[in-house]
Amino acid sequence: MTATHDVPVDTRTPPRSSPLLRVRGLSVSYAPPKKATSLGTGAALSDADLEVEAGTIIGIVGETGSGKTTLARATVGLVPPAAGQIEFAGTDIGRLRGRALRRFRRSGQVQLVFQDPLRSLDPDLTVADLVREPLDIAGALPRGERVERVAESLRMVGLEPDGVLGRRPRELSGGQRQRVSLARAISTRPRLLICDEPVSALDVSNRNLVLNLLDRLRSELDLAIVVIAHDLSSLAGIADRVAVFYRGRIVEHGPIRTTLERPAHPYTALLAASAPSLAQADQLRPDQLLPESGTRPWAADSGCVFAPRCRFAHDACVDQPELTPVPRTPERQAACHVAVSWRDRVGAYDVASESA
Ligand SMILES: Nc1ncnc2c1ncn2[C@@H]1O[C@H](COP(=O)(O)OP(=O)(O)OP(=O)(O)O)[C@@H](O)[C@H]1O
Repeated sequence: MTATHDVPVDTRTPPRSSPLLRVRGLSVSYAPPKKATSLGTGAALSDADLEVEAGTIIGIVGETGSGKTTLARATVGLVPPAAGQIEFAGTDIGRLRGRALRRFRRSGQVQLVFQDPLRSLDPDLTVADLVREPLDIAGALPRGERVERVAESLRMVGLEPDGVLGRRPRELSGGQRQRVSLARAISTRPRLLICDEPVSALDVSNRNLVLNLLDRLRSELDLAIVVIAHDLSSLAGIADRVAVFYRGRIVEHGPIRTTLERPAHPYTALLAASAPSLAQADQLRPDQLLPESGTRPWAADSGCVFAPRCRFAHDACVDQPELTPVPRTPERQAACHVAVSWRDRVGAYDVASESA
């Protein structure tokens, strides 16, 4: 059982070299251990490692149900870890309980932005109230200064305060609503912002506007930002690094440019091949990465989480691979027994199918 720690959060700035957020071996389970979920293990997230530094953006990508939101919820203390650590500014927040956990959540040092502001913003509150509320909860500033902080936060997200302060969420456009959500999130001047699908409900122009805004805010406020997305293309322009989730596990992690150009894990390659706008070193097609139609190369119901959908699964995949450095690129990691080397077999398959 996890120990109860009623300790204050360390608000001192960690040395620049150490990450602001360090997640180690994090597992989260919603179901009781004996009641297996679709993952087969009862875990929504298994053994996740992640680090985020101030002033950087990390993208989290993966299909629905892969554990992205669970990571976000655990990081703000909304769900307790079953195992592992979530260290924020040197404090293991996964072990905070009671008053200490409430104090951490109210401090506004870590803020969440959700996909759908119509659902996440109280419809009865005005923009002025919505953006001021986190400041009231945190008791972060003398009351007299909160009005000015609200106006400053709205300007930072490109909204003129006089035009929106008295409006309610339904009286704003979708793009304006998402910017109000961001203004609300940055009003406490957080150190870490977690954005869960922040642009998926927006049209293309608002999508770019919000992504550019996140890019600007990380420099202006020295924010660490985690952006959760379904698709790689919305991350490609702004994230420094990317972590690819598949069925509750991080299967690949590394700098975004090299990871997307030349994925080491077949699942990342499949995601990249399904996003034609991304530049890829070898322009693979999805059909070169999926099992040949009519075949089911992986019959076992255990082993590597991706094996049932992997064209390259073989005997070694009965064991779930660990996330380990990719050969010749140690800043990248992949959890795959045939990391990178599967590429040699893409050509072999193509030749085989051409000559058939
Ligand atoms: N409150 C909950 N109770 C029980 N199971 C849950 C709960 N929330 C999520 N899960 C399960 O945990 C797993 C991971 O869910 P999670 O929401 O983290 O995925 P996700 O990658 O964020 O998906 P999406 O992209 O659809 O938001 C899924 O199998 C999901 O059904």
